[in-house]
Amino acid sequence: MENAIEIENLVKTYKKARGVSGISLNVEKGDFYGFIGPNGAGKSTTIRSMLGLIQKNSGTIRIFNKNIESEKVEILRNIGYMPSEAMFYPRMRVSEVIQMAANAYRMDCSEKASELCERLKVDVNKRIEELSLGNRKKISIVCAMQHKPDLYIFDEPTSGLDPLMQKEFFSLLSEVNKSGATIFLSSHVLSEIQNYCNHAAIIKEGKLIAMDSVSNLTKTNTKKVIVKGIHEEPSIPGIKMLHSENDTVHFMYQGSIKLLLTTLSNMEITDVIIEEPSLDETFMHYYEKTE
Ligand SMILES: Nc1ncnc2c1ncn2[C@@H]1O[C@H](COP(=O)(O)OP(=O)(O)OP(=O)(O)O)[C@@H](O)[C@H]1O
Repeated sequence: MENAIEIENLVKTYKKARGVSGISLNVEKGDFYGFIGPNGAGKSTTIRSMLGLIQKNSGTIRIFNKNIESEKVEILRNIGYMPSEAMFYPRMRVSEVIQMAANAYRMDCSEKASELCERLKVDVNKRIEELSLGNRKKISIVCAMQHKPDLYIFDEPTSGLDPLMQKEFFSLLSEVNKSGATIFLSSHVLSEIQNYCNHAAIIKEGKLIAMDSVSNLTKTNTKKVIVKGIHEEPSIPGIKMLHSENDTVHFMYQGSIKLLLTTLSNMEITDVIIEEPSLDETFMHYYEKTE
């Protein structure tokens, strides 16, 4: 399978701050790829480097087998990018902003733009300054999608969108993905990654800490255990205490279930619940693992 994105050993430092240090990842054509990480991890830095919007220190970035430095214009023509902040000239009307974005591609995008505005309920006659954050985000979506590119790069697209619009947005993405487009999406919303992405990379403090299919990433062999009737966790390896209240102890457990049950059966317990961790708890495991 050919790759849409190839990043090799990307390093970007800002004057005083670490940006990213040694990111390498490939995204196959047609994939729906998630990019997750805590605040300041380096998601936007990676994305801006991919688009040539900031100057990297070292490393190579190829999009559809073209080099971002030498073939930037051709690459950008085939990308729909939605930045994390939706900023436009405040006095312009929505229709003018959308037309200006289409002009940059030297394309007549009017048909697709109208369809997107209808589905996202965008009022094209309003001025930017009259719009809420969510409504400005919707204009960013239209600008990123109206020229029907082969690669869509979205940096935290859903913050500020109401649940109905989030659903419509992901329907739009699923449709273009089904017809062959590649999607690269950074997000803090783990359920979005689980529901829509095939693969994902997790970034922390400028470095990738995991990269796999989403189904593998969410399979951690860790159980969440709640035990009643005791005040302290059983003393066996693989336990990470969460909290205890009154006579109930909550902990995460990674190890032999038989050993856990044998140990608990020798304690004065009154009840036990063993469940799959939530999505947040599963990903927290990655964020904490490297500490
Ligand atoms: N223009 C800049 N000047 C100086 N430091 C910067 C700049 N942009 C980003 N950084 C630093 O680079 C690191 C990575 O930031 P980046 O914005 O890429 O993270 P992020 O994962 O997108 O975060 P968030 O989820 O909060 O948007 C942070 O330590 C940040 O402070």
